[in-house]
Amino acid sequence: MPVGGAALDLVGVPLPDETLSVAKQSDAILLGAIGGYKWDKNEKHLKPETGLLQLRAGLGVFANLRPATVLPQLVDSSTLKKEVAEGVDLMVVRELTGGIYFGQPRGFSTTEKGEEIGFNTEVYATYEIDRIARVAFETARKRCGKLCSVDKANVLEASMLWRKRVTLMASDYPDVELTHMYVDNAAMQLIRDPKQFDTIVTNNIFGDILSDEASMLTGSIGMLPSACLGESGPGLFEPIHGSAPDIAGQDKANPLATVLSVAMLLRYGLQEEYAAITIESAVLDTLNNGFRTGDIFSSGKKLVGCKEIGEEVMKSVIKLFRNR
Ligand SMILES: NC(=O)C1=CN([C@@H]2O[C@H](COP(=O)(O)OP(=O)(O)OC[C@H]3O[C@@H](n4cnc5c(N)ncnc54)[C@H](O)[C@@H]3O)[C@@H](O)[C@H]2O)C=CC1
Ligand SMILES: CC(C)CC(=O)C(=O)O
Ligand SMILES: [Mg+2]
Repeated sequence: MPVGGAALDLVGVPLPDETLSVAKQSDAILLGAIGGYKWDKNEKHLKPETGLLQLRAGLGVFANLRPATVLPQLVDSSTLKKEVAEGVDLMVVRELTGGIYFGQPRGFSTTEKGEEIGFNTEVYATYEIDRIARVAFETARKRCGKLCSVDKANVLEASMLWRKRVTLMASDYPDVELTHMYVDNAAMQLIRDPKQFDTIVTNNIFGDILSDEASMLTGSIGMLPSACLGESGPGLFEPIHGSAPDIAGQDKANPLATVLSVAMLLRYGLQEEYAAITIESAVLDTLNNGFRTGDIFSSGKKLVGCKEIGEEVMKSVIKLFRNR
């Protein structure tokens, strides 16, 4: 179903009603990244990005799970020193349908002096914080039991409420060790000592930024999948990267973030754990066999394009299914 630029070109809106309605009736949704130069100057309501935000809101997928795992095969692809990147395995739990990307009021205006202003509002209600905090505590409980809540509670009222509600919920999870960190420090700590983190919970904008940052620990943003989940209804599964317009049409893009999003779709959306593991194993197989797109290339490996690495993953999937 078309969304973003494709939908704008076809029917003039970034999220056609039919796309949302088919998505709602589906068991799970796989989303290709949206956006591109062609639509960058469109008015806000006619931007591809608006279509994506409408889709997330329309599906009520408030919890965005963004795992960042440094695979042993890719330690040398990280821009960080081996001893810093090796063994990193963290999960960013990002609030996805609230905060400054959705808050009212927002818009453009002019001051009394005739100067243009643009404004947005960071706003969170307790129910929005509570539901994402619960997902984060449950996630941390199933992982290493460590949860770091990232906010800017030294400055922002919305963050002060965030910290208060997350702290309150900690009493329901005595087995989870809760810490708090300001986002500026978190951005620094992610590069200084990323292994101190297990599960991070944070708001929409901080999660957007920190997960792109975390992706570079793993070698490339082209490796990171995500799951967007709601209380009920289908989940939306997407790579964390955008449409990479700077390399579009050149067969250079790394498809593994999307392939791994399919694995998350199978695991969280369709409860098909075996199929999810098979896809993840096929990705590891492909990397073990030395295939690399340019973004994760290191010396001694085989440089291939998007299409070829995809075919290698497919071959491994077929082999793994045959041998089961
Ligand atoms: N969820 C989504 O659909 C998202 C869409 N966007 C949209 O994407 C467009 C481009 O935004 P950017 O800020 O440039 O972010 P981007 O994530 O598309 O690209 C950032 C950089 O990472 C590289 N990159 C991204 N994915 C890659 C992959 N799979 N393999 C290899 N390299 C990859 C790109 O070539 C670029 O240099 C914009 O229109 C933006 O609004 C941005 C982020 C998320
Ligand atoms: C394109 C934006 C709507 C969002 C974004 O950058 C993201 O979700 O990673
Ligand atoms: Mg982003």
